[in-house]
Amino acid sequence: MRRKVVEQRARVTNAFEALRHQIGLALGAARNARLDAEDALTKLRLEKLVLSVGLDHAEDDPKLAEHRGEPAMASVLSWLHTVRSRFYADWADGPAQLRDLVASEADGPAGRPAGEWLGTLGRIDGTEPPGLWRIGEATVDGLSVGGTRGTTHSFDVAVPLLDESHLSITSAPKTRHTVDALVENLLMRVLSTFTPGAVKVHLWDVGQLTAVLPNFYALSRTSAVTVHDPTRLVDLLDELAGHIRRIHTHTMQAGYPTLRAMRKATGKRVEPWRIAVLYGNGENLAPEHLRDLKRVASGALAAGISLVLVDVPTVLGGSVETISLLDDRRAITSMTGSGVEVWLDPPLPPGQVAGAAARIAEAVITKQGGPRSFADLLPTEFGKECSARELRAPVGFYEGEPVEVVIGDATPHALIGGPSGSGKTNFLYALLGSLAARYSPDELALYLLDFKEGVSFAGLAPGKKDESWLPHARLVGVNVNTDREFGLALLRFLSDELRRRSAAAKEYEVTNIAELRAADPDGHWPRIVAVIDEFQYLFAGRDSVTAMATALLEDLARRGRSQGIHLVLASQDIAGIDAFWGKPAVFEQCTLRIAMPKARRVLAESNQAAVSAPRWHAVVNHESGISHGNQLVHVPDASAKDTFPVLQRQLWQRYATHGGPRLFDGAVAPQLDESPAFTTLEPAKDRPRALVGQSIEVMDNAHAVELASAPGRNLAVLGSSTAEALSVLEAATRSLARQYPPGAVEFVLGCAIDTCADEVRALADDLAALGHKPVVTSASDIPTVVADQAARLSEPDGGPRFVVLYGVDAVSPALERKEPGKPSGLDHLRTLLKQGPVKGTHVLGWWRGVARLKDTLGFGGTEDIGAWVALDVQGSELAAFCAGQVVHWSPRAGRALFFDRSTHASPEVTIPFHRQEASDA
Ligand SMILES: Nc1ncnc2c1ncn2[C@@H]1O[C@H](COP(=O)(O)OP(=O)(O)OP(=O)(O)O)[C@@H](O)[C@H]1O
Repeated sequence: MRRKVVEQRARVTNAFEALRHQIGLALGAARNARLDAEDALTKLRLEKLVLSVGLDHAEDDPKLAEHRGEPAMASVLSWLHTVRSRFYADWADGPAQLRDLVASEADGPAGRPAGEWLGTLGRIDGTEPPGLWRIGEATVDGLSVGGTRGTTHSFDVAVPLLDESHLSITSAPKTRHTVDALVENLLMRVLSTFTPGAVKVHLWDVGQLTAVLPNFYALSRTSAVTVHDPTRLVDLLDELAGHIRRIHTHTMQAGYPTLRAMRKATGKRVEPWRIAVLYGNGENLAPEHLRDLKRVASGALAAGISLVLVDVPTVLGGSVETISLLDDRRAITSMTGSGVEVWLDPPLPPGQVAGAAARIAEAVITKQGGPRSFADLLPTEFGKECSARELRAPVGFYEGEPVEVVIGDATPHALIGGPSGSGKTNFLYALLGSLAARYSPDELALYLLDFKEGVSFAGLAPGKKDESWLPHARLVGVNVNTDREFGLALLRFLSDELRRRSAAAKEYEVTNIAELRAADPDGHWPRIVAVIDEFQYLFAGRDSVTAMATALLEDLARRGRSQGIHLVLASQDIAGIDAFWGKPAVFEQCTLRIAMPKARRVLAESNQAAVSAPRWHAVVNHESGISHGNQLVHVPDASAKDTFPVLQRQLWQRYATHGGPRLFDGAVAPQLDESPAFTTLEPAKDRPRALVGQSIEVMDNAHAVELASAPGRNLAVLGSSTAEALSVLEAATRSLARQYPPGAVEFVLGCAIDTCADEVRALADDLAALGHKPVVTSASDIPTVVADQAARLSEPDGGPRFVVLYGVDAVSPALERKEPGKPSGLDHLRTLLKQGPVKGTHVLGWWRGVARLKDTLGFGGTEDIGAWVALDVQGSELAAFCAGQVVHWSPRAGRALFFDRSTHASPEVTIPFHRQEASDA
């Protein structure tokens, strides 16, 4: 038992011993670990201290005095030396490598000393831009690059810019001139690298209006440098954003992610590089500007746009390099890191910069070429283009390059504006000539209307002096300033054509003109361009013409695009734009804007390009007038003598088989004998047509009254204007006579006005010449003739008879005379009017006033006048003869109002035919 106890104690004691041993080991390890950690901490603290003063100063810096001699210090210094030499082992030839890099990436003016290039013109155009642009030089001690202390190594410092990076410069106090010199230096290197015009610089300075980089003054007169209004940063940002959008769309469509990629692949530069320099004042931009700026910065590089920001505090998207000035010579840059000071290049000699700027400016202007002529707009071969997709033609030149106008899907309609004399008509001629020379009349049809007083398009139709015409022109309307109805007629015509094309497209199950042409290759589907000069006349009254014109124009503007019907609306700026009040649809659809110099409100409100456009230039803008779409163009003189007519003759000879255009000249009265409506009249049995005047239509047509055997088929001419009344009755009678063989019709001509006797007799002679036997009666016989005609109504042989009465009201007293128990002459006339037409006897009568006609007809007799022509009569008087509707009509010379209740909803303006007067002969 006792032995057992002893054994147990020994076992416990042993276990305790073993435990004590283990604990001792653990404590020893912990102590060692702690000592190591303390050692490491000491070294780290020392390392930090050494790094704070710099390894090179560790030997003598007072901050390290108390640690010198410590073993840990020796080991830290030794470790740091090892690290540095290992790091700089690769950098031993760093400066030399940098020098080589800058030399290869910043070749020529991009990196070479100014003396070698300042004042010479750049030669790079479509190829790659230099990758780096020199700004100065840095020097480092030999030791820092693993070499010998005290020796110096210097290398060029350059920054990327075009296509690569934005630049953000931060000034130090009193260093504005250094910043200017830095920016001027950079810009001058860029401008001297490329061919003049390949780079466009935009300058904006929050604090200065004009004197931003004054040495560039000469360039600011060209498109190479634009100085922006300090209060309108938003305009500049808008313009840049617009360029980015446009370029992005263009490059993406062509299948490239960036402009640079496209340039590389095609070997062609289609856009200039753009550099926008923004000078701030160190204060934050307004939040909306900042937001726009960031948006621009993120898309700019892909569009060849680089930003140089000076004291504009912001963090930009896209790649950005920074330069921070330390004083007026030194800076640090993100290219080299904060440990290296850069000695910026000294300012370029101001006189030489100004001289170089002047040279470049001169070259830019020379590149614009001497004044280019109209002939330069024409292709070498005529009629080679196809209009299925769009119409495209140059209208002038800018800096030597042709500037095109495109009429197509994105820009279906155009608005042209400018003050009087600014060259609108000339522009139209340049455009029409350039288009007509490229597209054959099968590809392009022109409808040309000028509301101006004058005959600007008259030369495009055959004339007395020149028999040629522009074969593309289908309609030429001149002197239509008082005939707004003609504008309406054109819009109606186009609207009908739109419907016709839509129907055809539907039939072929296609949606637009390009597809329709593909589906129907034998069809005639030219693109139609309708030019309306001074179009605001269409909207000149508060009447039905304005209302209808607005509705039609809106419809055409909206739907014309897909069917190849395009509007070109020209006007004096303000008047034209004001005309759009309440019709924004038309205005908005005119995405092609052309602003002549000093034109206001044609472009977007903030777009001031037209204000500064020089004489004989135009701002062509395919982006609804937003600044980034501006293309300044010098328009050649297309209105000079022997310019357009020469082209017209060539085209006329070439396309001789295409007929001439319809010419509508509002100042010339139409001739009945030349009217197709008259010359093509054929014998008509029961529905003879009495022509009364020319209708205002796109087709050469006449208004006619059908004198069928039906109640009310009489014609009244109303008003005191003798010449026109004679014209209407003569046209009606002669046209009727043409529709009957000799002897098959009777004409009774009753003249109640002595002064018209000769004309009535002359008409009778005309009828006789056709083989008819007209009866002419004088005023005194009219009551008898009327009674006689009324009596004959009961005869069975009521053959066609026309009773033409001149000045019925002049014989009213005689007609009203009544013998007791017998009907008066007036009663007979009323019978004739009421019952005659059904029996084939029609009255064509002239009353010199509406009230006088009413007197003749008596109560309820208005039904017997089925058609009338009103001359110098106010519209308000005519309601009774127009189913009670309000008639808008103010008499005007050479025009009449025609209404036929059997065919018209409302009266229409008609043009009485010109009568051959004795004095004309
Ligand atoms: N690009 C040009 N080069 C040379 N001369 C021009 C040019 N453009 C117009 N002109 C001349 O200027 C004059 C006025 O031009 P145009 O008739 O085209 O102006 P407009 O704007 O149509 O004027 P308005 O509205 O008064 O008719 C014409 O005599 C024309 O010859």
